[in-house]
Amino acid sequence: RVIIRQEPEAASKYIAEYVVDRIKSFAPRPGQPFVLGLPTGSSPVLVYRHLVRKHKAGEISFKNVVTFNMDEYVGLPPSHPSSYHSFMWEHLFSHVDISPSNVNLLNGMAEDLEEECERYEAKIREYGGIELFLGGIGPDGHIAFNEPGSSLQSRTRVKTLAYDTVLANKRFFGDDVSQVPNMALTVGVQTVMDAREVVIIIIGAHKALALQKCIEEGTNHMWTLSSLQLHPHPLIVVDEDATLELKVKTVKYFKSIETVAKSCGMGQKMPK
Ligand SMILES: N[C@@H]1[C@@H](O)[C@H](O)[C@@H](COP(=O)(O)O)O[C@@H]1O
Repeated sequence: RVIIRQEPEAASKYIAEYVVDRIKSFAPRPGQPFVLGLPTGSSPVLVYRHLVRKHKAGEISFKNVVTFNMDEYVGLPPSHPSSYHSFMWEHLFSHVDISPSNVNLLNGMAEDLEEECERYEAKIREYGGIELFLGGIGPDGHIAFNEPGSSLQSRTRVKTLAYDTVLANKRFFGDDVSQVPNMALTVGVQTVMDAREVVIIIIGAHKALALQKCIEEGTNHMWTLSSLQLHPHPLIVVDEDATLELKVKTVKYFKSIETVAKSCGMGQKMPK
């Protein structure tokens, strides 16, 4: 499914409502938490803002939610302002009632990085897998840090960043390319694909080619998000700008799914 909204704000609100709805209907409790995969980047910032707002309005509790973040830079201490640890606490965790012991992030400072990746995968398995993986994409179609050419069966591992990604992320490092780490720890494509549901946010014209490659063309390791074509429950939520490279026919089709579902009174439970 692809949900199209005119503005990033409405797309983000849709996702926040969707996530809240999923957590509530799961009815998590101690011993049976809702396991949520989370991304960083500018795209999910508004989603987090909505989630925080909903938490403050008493609509959602994160007490029985366990989170696993997608990735982290190698060599940045958690306290570094550009680390994904800092990002997550700044935008979400500090503002909701999540228990710090339920927050999982890869440690890019681990002495043995491979062991750290294995530990992460094992911990996800211990929780019985991820219920819903929320993600964004890079302009080159990467999911987490699974750069073009990544195995579609990859698992959590050390990854060298593509030059495009280093350039795209220099804005978080004072626009200084030399400050961007060139390696990261990332969940694999298969780690994301193992989640029972995957929800992706794509915002902006600079992501339009990636969206087109990922949904209108074949499954291809050069556009790793295209692996979602093989997932049973994928949902991609985009703004109009991100649809610029899609065929009119594709856009109309996905819009019609939502219209038909509404007219049948199915709300979010739309036909696949
Ligand atoms: N590893 C992250 C990805 O998980 C994220 O999807 C991407 C897009 O970020 P933005 O939303 O800022 O474009 O940035 C990084 O590369």
